[in-house]
Order: sequence, then C-alpha cells, then structure tokens
Amino acid sequence: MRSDFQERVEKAVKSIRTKTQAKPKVGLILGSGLSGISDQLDGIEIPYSDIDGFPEPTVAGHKGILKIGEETVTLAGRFHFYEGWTMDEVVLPTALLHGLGVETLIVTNAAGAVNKAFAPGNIVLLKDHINLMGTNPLIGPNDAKMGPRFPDMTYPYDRELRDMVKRIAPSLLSKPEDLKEGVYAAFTGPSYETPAEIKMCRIIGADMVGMSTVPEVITANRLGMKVIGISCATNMAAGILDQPLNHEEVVETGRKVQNDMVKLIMGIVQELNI
Ligand SMILES: O=P(O)(O)O[C@@H]1C[C@H](O)[C@@H](CO)O1
Ligand code: HPA
Repeated sequence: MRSDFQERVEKAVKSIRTKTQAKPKVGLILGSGLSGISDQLDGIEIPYSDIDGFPEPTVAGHKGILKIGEETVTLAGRFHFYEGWTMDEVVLPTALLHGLGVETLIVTNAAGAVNKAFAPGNIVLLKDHINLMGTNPLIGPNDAKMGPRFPDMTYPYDRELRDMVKRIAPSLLSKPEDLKEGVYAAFTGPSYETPAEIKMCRIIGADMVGMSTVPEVITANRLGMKVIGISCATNMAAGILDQPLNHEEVVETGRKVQNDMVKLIMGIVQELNI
C-alpha cells in the first residue's frame, strides 16, 4: 500500500458523506453478473464517477454504482488486478466500506468449480482461500493506524458467520442442496486457467477458482472486519468438461443464480441486523 492510501480512502468517504450520513454495518462487494443484487436492497445510488479517486470498472457485468442505505452499502462493480489497476485500487472499495463504518463484509464472486462434485449454479460458501496471485495488497509501507504489519489469517472467513449462513440457507434457497462449502484459489487472470493449473488447484485443496476476492479479504481482515465469502459457480473449471470457457457464460450463469443469491443475502443481512 502506498503511503497516501489512507488519504485516498478518506477522500472517497468524504464524497459519500456529502450525500448521506447513513452508517450501515454490512457491506457487500458484488461479483461478475451479480450487480442486479443491489436492485433488491434499499438505499441511494452513487455512481463511482461521483466518488473522489474511484476508478470506473471496465469489465462486463460490473456496473460501477455504490448503493447505500441504513442496513447495507453495496458496491456493484469491483476492480480486478488484471484490468491494470494497482493493488491499492483493487482494495480501495474494501477500505472505503471500512471507512464508512462497515463491520461485516459480504464478498461475492463468479468462479469456476474445481471440485468435480460441484455444478454450475451452486452457491459456495468460502471457508478459506489460497493466494496464487503472486502479490499481496499489503506490500508497501505499513500504516499502523490501518492494522498490523503481519495480520493473522487463521480465520479469513468468520467461523460463526459461516455457521449462521449454513443454518439459514436451506430455507432460503430454491434447492438447499445447491449450497456447498469450499476453498477459493485466486489467480490474477485475465486468461482462464489451463487444465494443468486446475489439476494443481485440486491437488493443493482448492474447490473454486477465480480472479478476485483474495486481496479484498486480506485487506478486510487486516482492517478488523468480519468476512463472509460467497462464490457463484458459473462454470466447471478448465479441462473438467471438454469445452472452452467464456465470460459471457460466466455473466449469464451469474444472472440466473441472482434470485437465490438475493434471498440468501437478504437473509444474512436480516440476521446481522438483529
Ligand atoms: O469479479 P469476479 O471475481 O466475480 O469475476 C470473475 C473473475 C473474472 O473477473 C471474470 C472471469 O469470467 O469473472
Ligand atoms: O473458471 C474460472 N476461472 C477464473 N475465474 C473465473 N470466473 C468465473 N469462472 C472462472
């Protein structure tokens, strides 16, 4: 992180504060094809172009709108490392949520299923992750105000919150068996993985593979936020089926799963706000 990162976060928080004083405790970052989830949540919409220092997403399925209400603040659109953003930019939304007072981060993504027992359309609650991005958002000078130099990552996805999600999910999902639990491995992308890389992922214990989330979760842990991670399995990872992968399919499957994701997320938000 650059030494002016905190300043950048404060400027972004200030832009939001000119429009609302709401202090929701739950923040959401929405993955590819999942932007529509924010339509179901209350709040005012602020385009990223109105947030000081915020870039514009360049990837299809990422709208670039922040929606903030009394219960939730949602970022429909994330910044990926492969778009050419710096790691500071990749984790700026996470730090902004923290700056707005968020205590629990729900991070969602579209991802490929490495675990052959999973299927496209499954909703996968993350229990851990493997960072294969070859970098870390915390590299750089350490600002002690933002957290420790060496943050603990033993419980990256909060255990009690995972138990809560598993308790409420069966009554919320159209097919309760669609909920799985697993480990997410992150590459930088933007090329999808090769079949050999997916075989390696399976050997090292990954169930899902994607190109995001891990920098956000590292940053959230460092800032002391609790994290719930949810992947939408949009496709079987490379080489499992004898067919190529494409982003259109990813976005399309994400959209199909949105209804169930909305129900699950509304249920989680309700539990968190009790
Ligand atoms: O933002 P997420 O992680 O949901 O997006 C996934 C990873 C790539 O950005 C893209 C590949 O299809 O979807
Ligand atoms: O198979 C995948 N690999 C990496 N990222 C992804 N995002 C959706 N599907 C995938």
